[in-house]
Amino acid sequence: MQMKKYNYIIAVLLSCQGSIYAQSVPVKKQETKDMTLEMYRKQIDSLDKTLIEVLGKRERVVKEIGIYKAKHNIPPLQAARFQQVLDRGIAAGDKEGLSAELITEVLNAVHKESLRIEEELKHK
Ligand SMILES: O=C(O)C(=O)C[C@]1(C(=O)O)C=C[C@@H](O)C=C1
Repeated sequence: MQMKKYNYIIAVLLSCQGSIYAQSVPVKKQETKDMTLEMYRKQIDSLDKTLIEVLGKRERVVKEIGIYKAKHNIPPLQAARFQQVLDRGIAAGDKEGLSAELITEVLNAVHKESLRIEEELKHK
């Protein structure tokens, strides 16, 4: 009889532990997951900031080129030079594991903006 009573108490204790465990584990897992995601997103935010700062620096150089070209009657579009920019970009991207398609799309977008800026400066 005494043994049965202890068995019952042990069984109750184990089931309580089980339920605490069952409740706390998913919450902990979720918290860890959120913290990991948060950490990765902080890295992304910081890298995006760097990316935008670099784009800003590039654009400021393009403006200087645009002023120089306007002054010396040099056309904004320099196809051979842009091809060189593309080729170098694709090679550098390849070393970073980036596809030629991505680099081409990004640099074409950047180049389009360069031409818009330089054309605007030409007609000022
Ligand atoms: O190298 C130049 O002449 C630039 O004006 C820069 C730039 C560029 O954005 O990379 C822009 C326009 C030209 O077609 C080629 C290159």
